[in-house]
Amino acid sequence: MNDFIFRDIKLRNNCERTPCHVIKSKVATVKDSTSTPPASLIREPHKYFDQVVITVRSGDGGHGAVLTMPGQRSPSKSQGRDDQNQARQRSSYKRDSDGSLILPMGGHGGDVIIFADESKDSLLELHRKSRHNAKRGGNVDAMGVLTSQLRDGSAASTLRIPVPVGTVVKRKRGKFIADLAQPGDEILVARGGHGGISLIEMPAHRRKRVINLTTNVMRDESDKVLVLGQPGEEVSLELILRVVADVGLVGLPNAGKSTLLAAVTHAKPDIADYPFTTLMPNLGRLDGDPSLGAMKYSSDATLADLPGLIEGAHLGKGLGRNFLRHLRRTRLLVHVVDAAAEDPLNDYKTVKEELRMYNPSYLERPYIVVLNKIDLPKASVRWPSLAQEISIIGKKAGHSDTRTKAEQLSQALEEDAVPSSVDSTNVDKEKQLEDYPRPLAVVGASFLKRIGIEEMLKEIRSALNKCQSLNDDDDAAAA
Ligand SMILES: Nc1nc2c(ncn2[C@@H]2O[C@H](COP(=O)(O)OP(=O)(O)OP(=O)(O)O)[C@@H](O)[C@H]2O)c(=O)[nH]1
Ligand SMILES: [Mg+2]
Repeated sequence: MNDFIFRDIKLRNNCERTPCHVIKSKVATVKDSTSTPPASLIREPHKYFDQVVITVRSGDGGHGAVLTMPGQRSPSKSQGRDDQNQARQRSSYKRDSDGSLILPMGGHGGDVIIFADESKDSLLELHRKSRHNAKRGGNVDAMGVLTSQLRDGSAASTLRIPVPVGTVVKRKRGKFIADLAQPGDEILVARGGHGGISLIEMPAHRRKRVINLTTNVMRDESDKVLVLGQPGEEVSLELILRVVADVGLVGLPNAGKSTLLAAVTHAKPDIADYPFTTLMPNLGRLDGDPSLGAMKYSSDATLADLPGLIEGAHLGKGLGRNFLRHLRRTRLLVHVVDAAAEDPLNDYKTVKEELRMYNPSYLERPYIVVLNKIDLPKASVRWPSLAQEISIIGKKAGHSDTRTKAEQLSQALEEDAVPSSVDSTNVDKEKQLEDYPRPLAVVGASFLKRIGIEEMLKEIRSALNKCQSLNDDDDAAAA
């Protein structure tokens, strides 16, 4: 049996970890799976695009090796060229300033990082491939060379998984890990295993201390010493997408939300005269107002066109209410009402009530109402009085209330509270719509005929600027 010493041998941890935000590693892209996606995924992508459970595994650390001391005969007594090679290799072990040998360690296993990628707009791809394994680190061979050094470097490359901006990462049925709300945000979700140490086998006459075999130094069945790398970690994660947008468009199906988005941005959403044309949120970028000059050009904003909401959505009718989570990050809501419909006032109240049932704080968020389709005779006659009626429903918006709720909302997001729990337990349940703020403005428009669009944009921008100055006040107070 061989004995080993590690006095005088300094093990260089060749893979000390840097904090996750400064990890600079070779990018290993996630390969597209060629497997056929489940039929339900193809039929009903809107049920899957914003939520997925994946399993990731970081790479195992590579194994160290049992090496012979420079100048010693190899225990295998190998002859000829092999012998010469080994002697050359052994004599090349580096020494530290105090003369200790620096031995190679097994390579680190690859880490797994999830990052927010602007080019991704849904989590559907991850349903097709739900398991992601990073590579293992290289082993140290009998000559003290890391097997992967020739090709990839000592540590295995980091596996980077792209997700849409706005993805919340949680442990499966567990705690919140990260909110990847900005492009480029990233989180290390599984750390690769450390490489195994290497040992020097000493000749019998120089044995000084027999080491205890530690967890990663073991013997196999044939009594051979193994210096194992640490295993990687395996974690199951739940990814939840919450669209990042400044303005959320809400309304009944067919009200004209997608037509609005197409009229004011470059987005090309599906538009049709049947309900639930929109199944997943569409995003569009609203340019800033050039008339305000360069300094104010920052009033550009992202608009999210959501699927239509119907009465009973909170009970699962229509598309249900799950997509309402995509309003969470918006600063402003735009209620789109079909002014030519049978009972537009009731339609408006229905949508507000469904929002309240989902999350009462949505009703405290600043909002404007757009009465659409005023090109149609029925609407053109009634919209001014309708606007008057809607504009006085509720109390005048108070910023302090809004902020309190906004804080609650961000707290809920941090803790990843499910909004329905706010809904069902909150005393607000008894509140009537009248207890919530009035709209900041009510305008008439026809998105199809491009009537009233400028006025609507003026109101949207002015509302956004108000939200912005509110945030600035907050920042100043905090500083
Ligand atoms: N006359 C008239 N028709 C309009 C106007 N705006 C939209 N429409 C029509 O109303 C229908 C529904 O428009 P969409 O934009 O798809 O409505 P939506 O609110 O996105 O509907 P969902 O996606 O089902 O929720 C389409 O046939 C549009 O052409 C308008 O200003 N005037
Ligand atoms: Mg639509």
